Amino acid sequence: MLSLYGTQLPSRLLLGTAQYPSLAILADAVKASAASVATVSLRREAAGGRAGGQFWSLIRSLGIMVLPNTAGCHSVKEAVTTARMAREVFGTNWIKLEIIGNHDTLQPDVFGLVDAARILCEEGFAVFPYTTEDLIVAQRLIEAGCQVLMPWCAPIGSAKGPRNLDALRSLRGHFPEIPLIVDAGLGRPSHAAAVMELGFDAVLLNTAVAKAADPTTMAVAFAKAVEAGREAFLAGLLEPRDMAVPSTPVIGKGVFA
Ligand SMILES: CC(=O)[C@@H](O)[C@H](O)COP(=O)(O)O
Repeated sequence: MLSLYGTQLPSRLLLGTAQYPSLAILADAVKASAASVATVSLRREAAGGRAGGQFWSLIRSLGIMVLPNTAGCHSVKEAVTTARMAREVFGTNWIKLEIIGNHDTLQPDVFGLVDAARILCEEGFAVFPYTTEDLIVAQRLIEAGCQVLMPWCAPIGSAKGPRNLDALRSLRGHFPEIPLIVDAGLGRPSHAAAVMELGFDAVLLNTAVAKAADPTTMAVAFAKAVEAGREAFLAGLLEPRDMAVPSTPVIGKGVFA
């Protein structure tokens, strides 16, 4: 079971809820994949009118954990304000903290991220920080009170997959007790399996499912890949070796003469 801030979750797949062709397809994808958590944007809900209300009613009907996010925020003040509003609107102290530092790469502003995390943790929020693979930033986020880290593996929506597996492996090695969730940049189920094989605890993705030709089937494929990667990690992967090693015994060479 995945444990996040004391909540036990059966699935290690977390899904974003943006960009789907329709609310019905979003619902199908979440149900079929049995994802444990769905991230939601306050801006979407606060869009007001029927659309916002329909979206929120649908999410509630799915009966999964809701993780509001501060998507689109570019400053500490904006993110903290959004988080406080999200707690009121969605009735949860969980918050996915995103502070975008660069328009082109959508890279997190890790300096503002640490400051905002400290403020929100002090206010009792369970903070899920969208960060990079930087070790020092990870340490500062933990010192600020974060009990989960969510490093990107590539830019949001790029579908490039893990660009720096060594850095992710290093995060895993330095913080063995902290739940690590890869968030952003996953493009295919094999990417999810690869990071789960490193020992990551879960993945969060949106674009690769929402923009697939068949989002529901893609969501199921990701769920299977996440499970396969986790099982492989637990089974103890054979590490690559430089030299050939015979897979069948060669003792007592066959006599063919
Ligand atoms: C940080 C952020 O917003 C991500 O959670 C994003 O929603 C998912 O990234 P992908 O769309 O690349 O999966």
